[in-house]
Amino acid sequence: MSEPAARPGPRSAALFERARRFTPGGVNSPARTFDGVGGGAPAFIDRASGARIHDVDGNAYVDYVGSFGPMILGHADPAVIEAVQKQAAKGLSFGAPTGLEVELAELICDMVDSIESVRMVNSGTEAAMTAIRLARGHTGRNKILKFAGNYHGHVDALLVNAGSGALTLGIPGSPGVPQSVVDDTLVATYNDLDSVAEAFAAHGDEIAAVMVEPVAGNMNCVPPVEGFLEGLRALCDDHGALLVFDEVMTGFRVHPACAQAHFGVTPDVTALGKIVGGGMPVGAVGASRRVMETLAPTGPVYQAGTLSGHPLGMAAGIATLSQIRGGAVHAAIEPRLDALVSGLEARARRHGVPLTVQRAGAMFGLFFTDASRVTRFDEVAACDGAAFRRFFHAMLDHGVYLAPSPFEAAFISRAHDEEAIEETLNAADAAFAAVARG
Ligand SMILES: Cc1ncc(COP(=O)(O)O)c(C=O)c1O
Ligand SMILES: NCC(=O)CCC(=O)O
Repeated sequence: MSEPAARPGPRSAALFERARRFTPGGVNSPARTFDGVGGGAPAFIDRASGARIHDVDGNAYVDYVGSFGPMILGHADPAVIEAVQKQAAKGLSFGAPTGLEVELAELICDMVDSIESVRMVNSGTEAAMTAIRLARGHTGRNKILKFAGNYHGHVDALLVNAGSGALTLGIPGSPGVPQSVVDDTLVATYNDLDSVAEAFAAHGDEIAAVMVEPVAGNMNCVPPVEGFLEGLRALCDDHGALLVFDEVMTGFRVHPACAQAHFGVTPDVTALGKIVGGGMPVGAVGASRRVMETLAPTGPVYQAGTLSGHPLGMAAGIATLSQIRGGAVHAAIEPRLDALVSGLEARARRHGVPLTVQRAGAMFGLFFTDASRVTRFDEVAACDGAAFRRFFHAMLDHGVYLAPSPFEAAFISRAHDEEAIEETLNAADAAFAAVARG
């Protein structure tokens, strides 16, 4: 067999040249750019199957991006593809209700304890946007408290100290968002209850909601410290604010019943995305029936969407969640992630590279640091960015695809079998050696 082309390769490079001419930065979402890892052409993808994605130059990669989270079953899962193909043959969109929307709503309400009623939208951003409008409309208050390094999509009011691409590219607040729109946004420190208590002490009766990623996944992977989510719940209860979990990333990934089940803390409102659409553009907002009926047409808070509840998205979501529901997907993933994490730690040690791995359910993150635990944003920011960049490129060269940023969580799927893990660890051995060489 011939050696693979240099990665990404000449076809990706040519597509990138064309893309840059017609699209800002050549990408349709900044999280895909390689600007945070030294620039250059990203791999342009041709197809994906199971644990692997294949680029246009014929390179295969074991994939830990998983479309930034949705692909927990692995790419091109046969049941999901079949459901979408069958539905596509019936017509794409109707602007009138379908049984598929009912079926997915019933599945979500059945799987997630805090959700009795759900509204489908088209992305995680829309879910977050709807969640805060709902919270404001329901409480009659305006202020939203969020956390530095958390990301809730590109919602104007939440695009302050945001994680993900904004963090990777050093954009703390976005031009185009008027100051007046963020005057009601309060920013606290993730995993620091005192910072939240201070905000409540100053603005207690003005805060409509606390918006939090229950596991912070847009500043690498930072699980909540003991008592943090419980403390948020108590502060919200004491002050009449709603607790909103942004489970766009963690929903159905950290646990089959979402992070709220894993940590045993019940939010008032949940934003969903990614896995709920099985790889199609779907988001959802869920809560108690009483809170949800604040939305039009039962209530006065307006929210709408031409393509909301899209039949293809609903079909993919149903085919995905119905496989997750019994717990078998997570049960299959756990020992694989155990093997991956212990294998990575052992190889980093062998090469003398300081590494800490953090995980929650089927997501994880690598921190190039001496610290044994990373819980705060400033500790994430203090990790060795140069080491990450070297590691990222060496992994890519050895056929493993990671997100091109030290601030993105990594995602494993049911399709990551022993062979994929072995391949990843072999690549990591070479990559840690490259990091150690400096
Ligand atoms: C926690 C979280 N919330 C919201 C979003 C926004 O979702 P989307 O990109 O689908 O708009 C994302 C990811 O993008 C996310 O990780
Ligand atoms: N953690 C990053 C994301 O979840 C979103 C990716 C994107 O904005 O393209």
